[in-house]
Amino acid sequence: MLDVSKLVVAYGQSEVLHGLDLTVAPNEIVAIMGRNGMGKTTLMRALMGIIPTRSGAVRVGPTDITKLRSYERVVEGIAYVPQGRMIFSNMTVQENIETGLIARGESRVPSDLYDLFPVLLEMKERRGGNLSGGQQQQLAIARALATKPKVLLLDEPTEGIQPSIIREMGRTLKRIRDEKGLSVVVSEQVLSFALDIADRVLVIENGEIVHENLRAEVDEAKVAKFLSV
Ligand SMILES: Nc1ncnc2c1ncn2[C@@H]1O[C@H](COP(=O)(O)OP(=O)(O)OP(=O)(O)O)[C@@H](O)[C@H]1O
Repeated sequence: MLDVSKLVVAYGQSEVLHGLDLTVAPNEIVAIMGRNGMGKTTLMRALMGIIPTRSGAVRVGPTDITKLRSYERVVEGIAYVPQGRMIFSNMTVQENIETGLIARGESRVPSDLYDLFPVLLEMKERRGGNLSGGQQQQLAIARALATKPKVLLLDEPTEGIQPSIIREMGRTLKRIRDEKGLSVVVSEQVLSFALDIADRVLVIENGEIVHENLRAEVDEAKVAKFLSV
């Protein structure tokens, strides 16, 4: 569903991704693990068209999105939950979700979104800024899902979130994968979370995938070593 081929991304003279290849199937969760500064956020931002691609190609299904602008990529079925969530603090929960509907030309929040995140239904009139970190993360995921994506990108979703909410988020992401058949790419530094949700675990180091394993075959000690400073 998501097919990234020889992706090169640079900030001015400084090349961060050096020809990265990545394929994610429908109904698959891939965790990209790596220490700070290894290129996870750069990959996500490049896939969303927020920063330009120097060379290489990105496809969603059969569609080449490499040259598309961010909003056009959303229409083609790629959605993004940025690091730090970036919800709109002064807008209500419902209004935040509605911003995701615009891409599809719809105006009503589908009820299955609130089924996935019942707490958001309870709080739909509350301002986003008044939600807890975990609730804001759920809101950011709901807003992304409102665009009806085929591919969902999440950048370090567990950052600053308490363990019980992290476990709940893991359950929800697996449910989203299974019920909606999504391809999910999640960048992570927390190995336990990655092992909980991922079908495949990749390690990125200095802008390159240096290690890859199916979940069942992951050598935890080896991955942990990549993550330790
Ligand atoms: N706007 C920018 N201009 C120049 N260099 C940048 C910019 N943003 C990131 N970088 C550099 O690109 C490299 C990759 O950063 P990136 O944010 O993608 O890493 P990351 O793996 O997401 O790390 P983190 O977990 O800290 O978010 C780093 O060396 C970083 O300093």
